[in-house]
Amino acid sequence: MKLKGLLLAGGTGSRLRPLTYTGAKQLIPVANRPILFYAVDAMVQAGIEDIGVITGETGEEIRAKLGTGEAFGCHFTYIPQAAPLGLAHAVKTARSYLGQDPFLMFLGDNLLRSGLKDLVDRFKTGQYAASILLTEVEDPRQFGVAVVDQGRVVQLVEKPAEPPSHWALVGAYCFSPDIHEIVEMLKPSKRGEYEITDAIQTLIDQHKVVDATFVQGWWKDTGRPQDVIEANRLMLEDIPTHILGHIDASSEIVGRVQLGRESQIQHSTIRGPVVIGDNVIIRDSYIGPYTAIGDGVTIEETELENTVILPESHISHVPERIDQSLIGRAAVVQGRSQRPRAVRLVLGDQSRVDL
Ligand SMILES: Cc1cn([C@H]2C[C@H](O)[C@@H](COP(=O)(O)OP(=O)(O)O[C@H]3O[C@H](CO)[C@@H](O)[C@H](O)[C@H]3O)O2)c(=O)[nH]c1=O
Repeated sequence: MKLKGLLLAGGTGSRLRPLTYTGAKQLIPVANRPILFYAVDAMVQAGIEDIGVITGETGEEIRAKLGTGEAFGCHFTYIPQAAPLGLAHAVKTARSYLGQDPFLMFLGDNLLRSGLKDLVDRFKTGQYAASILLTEVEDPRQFGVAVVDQGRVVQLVEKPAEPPSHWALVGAYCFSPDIHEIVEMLKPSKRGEYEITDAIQTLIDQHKVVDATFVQGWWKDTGRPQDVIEANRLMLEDIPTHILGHIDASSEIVGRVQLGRESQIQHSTIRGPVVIGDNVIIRDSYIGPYTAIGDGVTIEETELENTVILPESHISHVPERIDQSLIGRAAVVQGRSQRPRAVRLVLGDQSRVDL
């Protein structure tokens, strides 16, 4: 059995504003690589060769980054969705691309340590109408929630106020073509979206078999800034050391560090795991664990850790240590050594500063 892929890269990304005013949320980097690239890798590793990519307002940017698929070992077909009306609406939009083939749908802002191969292999060996991936979470109210009985899914609810279990739906689903007929008849939910969770519940109501696979290792939905910082931390746990740039004699490198081309470390301490892109300058600074610094960034007389910095930003003379922060593209954060030490800010809408 050969599955097609459906990768969801549309939506609005409202919980990641202001970063997502200028770019797609699925392209925010984790360990200096767009989140969406890890999703494609996971699909390809699970044996998927043809992937339909659902795009929204940021379609052009997504297409420019992903290309034809050749670089990933697959082939992309771009499918624009007129408005982000829900995951089931995305399936409906992809109807003619998917045809009568079974398919793996994956949400482009989800990261999974153990990949998608187990889910796909299990789906291929059984006679299932659908197969979903689940993980136990403390507070399941912001997810789809499943009740499982003897390996079969018996109930599914989207973002319930009173969850019937702790099993949350991870954004990965295998479907037989049975799903299309249901998606056609689906009514919007209370939040006004066509929910894939409701479509799968309809399969259950029709006595079709919905199988569950459980996540091994960590899973992250990167919908909120703190999720991106946490995903970055998890991803950096695995990086090997790789130094291409230049480190001067008065600098100290401890632990696993990656340093890109033409980058320079001067009179600084870098304590890994840390990943630093190309053309970065770090001077008289301390860069602590779980930090990812994008291409073209400059950091001077500043201490930071557990932080994600997007390309082309400039950070200098910040008096306090920057911690647990997410700094957008081409941002400027500048401290002042002379008095008066007033704080001057030019911040985008919905920015957040904790002093
Ligand atoms: C609504 C919609 C979303 N998308 C994309 C944007 C995101 O990359 C991805 C997920 O969209 P979100 O709106 O963030 O979905 P979210 O509220 O997190 O909930 C979904 O994902 C959760 C797991 O992350 C599941 O537990 C929920 O059952 C499922 O509904 O799909 C589209 O491409 N088109 C759409 O119409």
